[in-house]
Amino acid sequence: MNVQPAASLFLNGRPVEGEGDALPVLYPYTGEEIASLREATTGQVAEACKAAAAAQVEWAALAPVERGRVLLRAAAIIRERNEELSRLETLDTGKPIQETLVADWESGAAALEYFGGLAATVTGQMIPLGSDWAYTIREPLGVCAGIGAWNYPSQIACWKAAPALAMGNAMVFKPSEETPLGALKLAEILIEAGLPAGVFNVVQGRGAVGAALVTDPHVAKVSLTGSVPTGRKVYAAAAEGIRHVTMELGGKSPLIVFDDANLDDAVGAAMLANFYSSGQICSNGTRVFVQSGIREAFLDKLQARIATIRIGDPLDPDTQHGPIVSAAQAGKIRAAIAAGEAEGARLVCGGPGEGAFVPPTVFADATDQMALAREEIFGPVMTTLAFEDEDEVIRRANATGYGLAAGVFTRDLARAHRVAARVEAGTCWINAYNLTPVEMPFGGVKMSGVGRENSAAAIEHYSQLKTVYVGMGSVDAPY
Ligand SMILES: NC(=O)C1=CN([C@@H]2O[C@H](COP(=O)(O)OP(=O)(O)OC[C@H]3O[C@@H](n4cnc5c(N)ncnc54)[C@H](O)[C@@H]3O)[C@@H](O)[C@H]2O)C=CC1
Repeated sequence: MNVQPAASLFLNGRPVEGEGDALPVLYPYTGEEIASLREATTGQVAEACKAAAAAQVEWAALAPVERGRVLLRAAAIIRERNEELSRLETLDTGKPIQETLVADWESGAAALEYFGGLAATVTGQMIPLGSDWAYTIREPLGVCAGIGAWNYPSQIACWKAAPALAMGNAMVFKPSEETPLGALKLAEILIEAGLPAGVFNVVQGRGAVGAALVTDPHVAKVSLTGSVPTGRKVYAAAAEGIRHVTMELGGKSPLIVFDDANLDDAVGAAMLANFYSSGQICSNGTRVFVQSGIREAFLDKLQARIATIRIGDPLDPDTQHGPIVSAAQAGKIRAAIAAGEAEGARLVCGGPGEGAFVPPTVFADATDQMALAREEIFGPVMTTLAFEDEDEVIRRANATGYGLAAGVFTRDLARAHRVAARVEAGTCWINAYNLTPVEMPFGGVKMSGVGRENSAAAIEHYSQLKTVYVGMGSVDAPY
């Protein structure tokens, strides 16, 4: 299998070879090298930012409806090529093709459609001030840097590019070094859709390339999807230049199942919240609090359904659970599983697995103090915890530095809304989990991040307000 792109980078409207270190791309299922890329040098990062700054001026001068049209055309191209793009996404990430066909580029296309349509609706305010008045203009920020994680590489690129470009910004995007291929496709598609050269650029590389991008003098805003430790570094580096930031970071989200819940739905949601994409999802509900009355029934149903999960070749359309993105990541997940067993939690099913695979794994009889219940594992590992009542579970659910998401399953509507109001999370699902339609804001509180992606809220994070005061009378100076 060979999916070598025309070149490693995309600078100023065309593929350009990287001149930095080698960046091999491995297919997680086989470990085979499917493409061999090179990192960008610091000079190439600077070149990308310079090209973006130059292109941004003309792009911002277009009528918003014209910018929107380019994004809408790109969305249509993605939809036409969804099969081919999804196959590439599967090769890049190892995720099952039955997932990438519906969840990755599809979600990216939805973002391009949403922000393409929204572009022309963004207006300012008129503020009456007696005889004088003021008005506001929403202006682009300039050059935005996007830095992605490896779990949803193409979706992340689209979620960042769509609102940025809709508002008249240019972007330099650095995908994760684990999954560099999708962003290059997005760059090609945007050009085909009519985007002027230089408005969307792709650089490749590891953390040092990301660091060079964040501190480039042309960059006005940084949007990162990544872990909390990286977020801390990137936020600090961005602060040096008083740059705007969006931080989409990790989590250890609670999923609370009360004993009046529809048990089948709650079990299904807990599985989606822990095993989809082999558990490599930031908002996963990895602490599943189950009220004590239904604890055994919940675990029995869960085990029965996990036994039917089809694990294997990600390109086989029947496969439901694929490999972990890299051997290093699989090693970290195995270490977390071993630590859970050593801490005394009961392994209900799954375990370390072998090679690239970690099977769906469930722990029971865990306590809040165990690392299992405190640290983000970013793999298919569910920790179930028993609870007795609502106040107790809210207190325990909130006893974490993270605050990305939460879920509650109950048939009692008043309780559902009470819990949603009290959990410290950017998103709370009631009788659902992990659904992130583009119409809805998404992002974290506490250590899980700042800013919001998707929805009209994202517009504020890719623009700034200018206020214009209009004096209508003579100037009354006391001198
Ligand atoms: N909140 C959200 O929307 C999401 C959050 N995540 C989080 O991402 C993490 C997993 O992704 P990883 O790729 O392992 O994260 P990571 O933090 O290791 O890397 C993220 C990106 O930052 C870059 N980077 C690393 N050091 C940098 C530096 N000093 N300056 C600039 N860029 C730097 C990396 O090259 C990569 O592109 C998890 O913690 C997960 O929860 C993942 C998906 C969605």
